[in-house]
Amino acid sequence: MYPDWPETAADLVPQPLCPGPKLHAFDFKGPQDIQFLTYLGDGLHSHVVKVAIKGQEYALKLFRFTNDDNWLGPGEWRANETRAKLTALAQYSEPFNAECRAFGRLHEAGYPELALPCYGYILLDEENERRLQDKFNLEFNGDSEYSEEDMRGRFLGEQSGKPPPIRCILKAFGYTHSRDDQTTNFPVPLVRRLIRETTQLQQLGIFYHDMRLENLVNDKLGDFSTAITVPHFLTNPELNPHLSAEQIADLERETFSRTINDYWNFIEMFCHMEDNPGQRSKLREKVPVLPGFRVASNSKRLALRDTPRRKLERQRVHTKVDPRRYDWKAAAAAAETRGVGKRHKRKTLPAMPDPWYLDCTLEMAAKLNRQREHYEVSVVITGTESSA
Ligand SMILES: Nc1ncnc2c1ncn2[C@@H]1O[C@H](COP(=O)(O)OP(=O)(O)OP(=O)(O)O)[C@@H](O)[C@H]1O
Repeated sequence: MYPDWPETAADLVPQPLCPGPKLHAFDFKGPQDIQFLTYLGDGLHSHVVKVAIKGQEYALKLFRFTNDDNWLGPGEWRANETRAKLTALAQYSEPFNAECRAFGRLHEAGYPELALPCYGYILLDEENERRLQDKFNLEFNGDSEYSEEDMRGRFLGEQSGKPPPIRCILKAFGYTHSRDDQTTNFPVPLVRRLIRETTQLQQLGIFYHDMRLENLVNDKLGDFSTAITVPHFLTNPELNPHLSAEQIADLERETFSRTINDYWNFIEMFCHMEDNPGQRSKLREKVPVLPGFRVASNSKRLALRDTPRRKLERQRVHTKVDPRRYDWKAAAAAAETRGVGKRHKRKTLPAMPDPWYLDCTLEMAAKLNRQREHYEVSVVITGTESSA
C-alpha cells in the first residue's frame, strides 16, 4: 500500500508502482541531511514545512496517511478495505501518488514549467522524523478533519514489518495567497496564463487539480494531490477488463465532468477575487474561461449572435481538450529508454487543441448544458458551487 523503509539507495525506486508516469527520489548526494526551519501550512492531505538542504531552502510537503474517502477510490465501503484492493486503486489516486504522477508527467513530457518546480520524493528516515516531531509535533494519522484511527499502522511494511515511513515531496519554496488578503489585484494576463496552463496540463493528460487561490505558489500551480493523470482507472477502462459497457460510459461522463471542472474552478475563483476590494482588473468581463461564453459581471450570460453552428453546439456538450488522448504509452516507452527523471526533447502542444465533444444522446447533452447554465448562474449570483 505504502512504500516500505528503504534499506539501500537502490530501494528508492521511482513512485508509484503502477503504469504511467513516476517521480524519482530526491538525490541527497550523501546522508539525508534536512534542517527543519518553519511550519508553512497544512491542507487536508499534508503538512508543509520550510526546510534547508545543503544551504538551499525548499518547501517539503509531508503527506498524512489519509482516510480512504479522501481520495478517488473505494470510498467509505469497508468491504473494499483489503490491502490488495486498496493498493490497486491507491497507486493511482492516493494523494502522495497522485502528486508524484502529475509531477512525473511534467518531467517526462519536458514541461516542468507548467507547475511549481519539484525536485523529487523523499522517504523521511527515523532520525529526521524524530527531529521533525521534536520541533513541530505533527499528526499524520487521517486528514486535517478526522484523525482518530491509526491509519499509518494499519498496513505494516512487507519487508520491515513496521508502520511505513513518512512520504514527502520536495518543491520550490515560494509566496502564497490567502483568501483574506484584501489588497491583491490579480491582473488579466496572469489569469489568462493560468487558464492556458490548465489547458496545456490537460493536453498532457493531467486534470482535476483543485485550482484555488490558496493552491498557487509563486503564481504557479503546486498542489496536485487530487490530480488525475492518464493512464488512470477513471480514464482508461482498458486497465480493468471486467467493466460493462454501461460502467465504461459512466466513467467517460465522470472524466468529462471532472475535466470541465478545471474551468468551473476559475469562475469560482473570479467571484472570490472580485469580492476583494484590491481586485481592480475585471476578470469576469475580460477573461473567457471556456469557448463560446464569458461570465458576465451582472449574472446575465453574454448575448452571442445565434449562428447555426452555435445552435448545434448548444445541442452538444464539449470542453476544450480530451486529456485521455495523451499518448502515455509512447511517453512511458521513451522515459524507460531515457531513465525516469531525465528530461527529453518535448513535443509542441497545439495552441488550439481539438475540443472534446461528449459522445452522448441529445437528451443527455441538454441535461448537462442545463446543469452548466445553472452552475454558471448560481456561481455568479451567490458565489457558491453547485454540481457541474
Ligand atoms: N511551495 C510552497 N511554498 C510555501 N508555502 C507552501 C508551499 N506549498 C504549500 N504551502 C503552504 O502549505 C499549505 C498546504 O499545501 P497544499 O495545498 O499543497 O496541501 P494539501 O494537503 O494538498 O492541501 P489541500 O487541502 O488543498 O488539498 C498551502 O495552502 C500553503 O499555505
